[in-house]
Amino acid sequence: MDLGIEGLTVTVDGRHLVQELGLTLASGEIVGLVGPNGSGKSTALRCVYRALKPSGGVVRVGGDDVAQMTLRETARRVAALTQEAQSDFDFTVDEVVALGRTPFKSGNEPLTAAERDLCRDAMRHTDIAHLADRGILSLSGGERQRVMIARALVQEPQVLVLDEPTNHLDIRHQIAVLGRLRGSGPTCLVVLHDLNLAAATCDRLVVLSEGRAAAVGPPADVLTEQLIAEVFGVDVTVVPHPLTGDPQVLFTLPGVEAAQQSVPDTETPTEKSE
Ligand SMILES: Nc1ncnc2c1ncn2[C@@H]1O[C@H](COP(=O)(O)OP(=O)(O)OP(=O)(O)O)[C@@H](O)[C@H]1O
Repeated sequence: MDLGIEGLTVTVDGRHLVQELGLTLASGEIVGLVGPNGSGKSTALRCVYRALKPSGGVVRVGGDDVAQMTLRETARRVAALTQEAQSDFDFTVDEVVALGRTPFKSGNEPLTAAERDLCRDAMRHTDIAHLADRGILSLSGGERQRVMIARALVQEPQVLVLDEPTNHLDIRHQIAVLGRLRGSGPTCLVVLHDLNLAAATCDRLVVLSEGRAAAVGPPADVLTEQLIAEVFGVDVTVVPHPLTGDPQVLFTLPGVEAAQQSVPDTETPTEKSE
């Protein structure tokens, strides 16, 4: 299902947090939102999953304006992994994942056998099956993040919006979660801070700068040394990934000089000792 963002503007106290953002995601496309802290990424995403009403513009899911839909109708199409979705109640992991089915249930209607299978599959894919009976509040940050991802997956969304899904995840789980996004089917709009992960995952990237799209396009077109210097204010080296060709952003810490090329020592240990 396609996702359309037209002229999205969020203004708070006269300050434009997002300004005239326009973007169309084709069905199944994965688009990454990247940009410096405070550039408006989460604010734009919040308008898509309706935690925030924009000051201007329209968000369309499958051609329908979300502002004209009930929240339940939206939740049947759009699932969100948000920064703020943390529970105050110590539900079990099983219960939290099952909450993903809420938009499809009425009252206390129990899960069907197919829905229980769906939950089990999502828990297996996110490597949390062994945590099923644990209270959510007792989990580590990465474990809890994976529970929230499983909950979004069992919603079987046609559009998935994810705000920093790799937050707290170790490299194995980062790769597993983003790899699953690539093979899973829903249209995805995902905020990522790690530009290399964004390049590996996304069909296109949108670079936000002060609420505006500074660049939009395939990662190899967008992630240039010049653009990263302009938008993020850092000097980096961009090289193609040796296997995939995706752009990889390399950096050095301030004050660290490039390594001197070492002069090969032609003497053998035997020669040295003689
Ligand atoms: N309700 C609000 N009232 C005033 N300012 C806000 C509000 N919500 C967000 N902002 C400001 O809007 C700007 C954009 O915030 P947003 O969270 O969208 O940035 P972001 O690009 O997601 O940043 P980060 O990379 O740090 O997560 C920030 O300067 C933030 O302080």
